[in-house]
Amino acid sequence: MARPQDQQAPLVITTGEPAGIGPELVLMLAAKQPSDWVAIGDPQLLNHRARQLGLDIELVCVAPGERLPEPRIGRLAVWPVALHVDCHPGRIDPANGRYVLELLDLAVAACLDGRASAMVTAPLHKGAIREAGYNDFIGHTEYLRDTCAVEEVVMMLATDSALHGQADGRQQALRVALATTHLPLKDVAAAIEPHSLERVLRILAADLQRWFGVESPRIAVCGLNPHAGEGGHLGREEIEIIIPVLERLRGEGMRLDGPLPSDTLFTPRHLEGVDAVLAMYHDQGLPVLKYAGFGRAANITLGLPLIRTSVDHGTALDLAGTGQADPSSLGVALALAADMVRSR
Ligand SMILES: NC(=O)C1=CN([C@@H]2O[C@H](COP(=O)(O)OP(=O)(O)OC[C@H]3O[C@@H](n4cnc5c(N)ncnc54)[C@H](O)[C@@H]3O)[C@@H](O)[C@H]2O)C=CC1
Ligand SMILES: NCC(=O)COP(=O)(O)O
Repeated sequence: MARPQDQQAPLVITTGEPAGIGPELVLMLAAKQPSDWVAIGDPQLLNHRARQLGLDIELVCVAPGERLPEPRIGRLAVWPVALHVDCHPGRIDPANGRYVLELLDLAVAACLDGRASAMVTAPLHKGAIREAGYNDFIGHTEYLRDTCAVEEVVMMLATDSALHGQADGRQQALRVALATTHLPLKDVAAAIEPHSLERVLRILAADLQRWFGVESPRIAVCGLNPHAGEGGHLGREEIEIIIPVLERLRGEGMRLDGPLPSDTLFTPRHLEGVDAVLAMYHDQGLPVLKYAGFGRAANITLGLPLIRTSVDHGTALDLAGTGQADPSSLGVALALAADMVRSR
């Protein structure tokens, strides 16, 4: 369906794992501020969760591409997608794994054909996706890479204060990108290989320029091993893979520090003037980012042909249905996506 000419394509939020906190975070935002964005999810689930939390929300179902209702506090526009089976907060059911992917498929299609301007994702449960039989990918990042048929994407998380300008070295202003995403630790070293490391650095530098206005990004690159390999005595990936890639890209003019020992890289003196840190793996970089700004950070997938931002947390099954989850990171992700749309 064609979008009404006088209405800008809206941002869409996929409500994610139905048993997690995603649906209620979306409802909480709609209860606080007029929403000119659309949620994608099951209307009955949203209605039920709203009642459970005592939130007075008017749900307005619209077909994708159709005109949205006037934004108003307490009103939420929904592109409806039906659950496959009933859902209980906190209890994942692999039978709804396909549902979670249907939300993403609709959001991707709408971003690519212009019915949506960008997508923001509430968390999915990676175990539930695997248990539903989807073994080719594990998270949004990998699913979006494959669905959009691009070879490489980069996961970057940024604290709120680092989103609108240069990271200035203060602990809370931090952008952390990952050279590898969701891998068992035992597979990480083998996944650090020259071709993909080079692609990751190129995407990171290009998207820092494109989306964050950093003209000549300075990127600090972590080593993989303790003390960045201690001159080869604690691992050879730095000498054989990381240093040659960095030297090649420096030869093209890229501003790259490292590889640096990651235990000291994340200190204010080393972060000064650095626009982003590239960590080699998930738990090398993200604990620092979350220490600096959990709940006030967003996740951005760089290198896609569409804009996708997300929350800095997971499905928090322990909080689902309680009303205790904090919607701030979803707010940050939404604001960032809106900024990115404006700057496009
Ligand atoms: N973007 C996404 O789709 C993401 C999905 N996940 C998935 O979420 C699932 C659970 O992952 P965990 O490692 O347990 O991380 P988690 O972030 O769901 O929970 C970790 C802790 O943080 C708390 N927490 C999380 N979000 C919160 C919020 N908004 N307000 C207040 N407290 C909050 C939880 O209650 C829990 O104590 C996994 O399947 C994981 O793969 C994790 C991160 C991102
Ligand atoms: N910890 C970040 C994370 O797991 C992001 O996952 P996803 O956005 O790829 O689903």
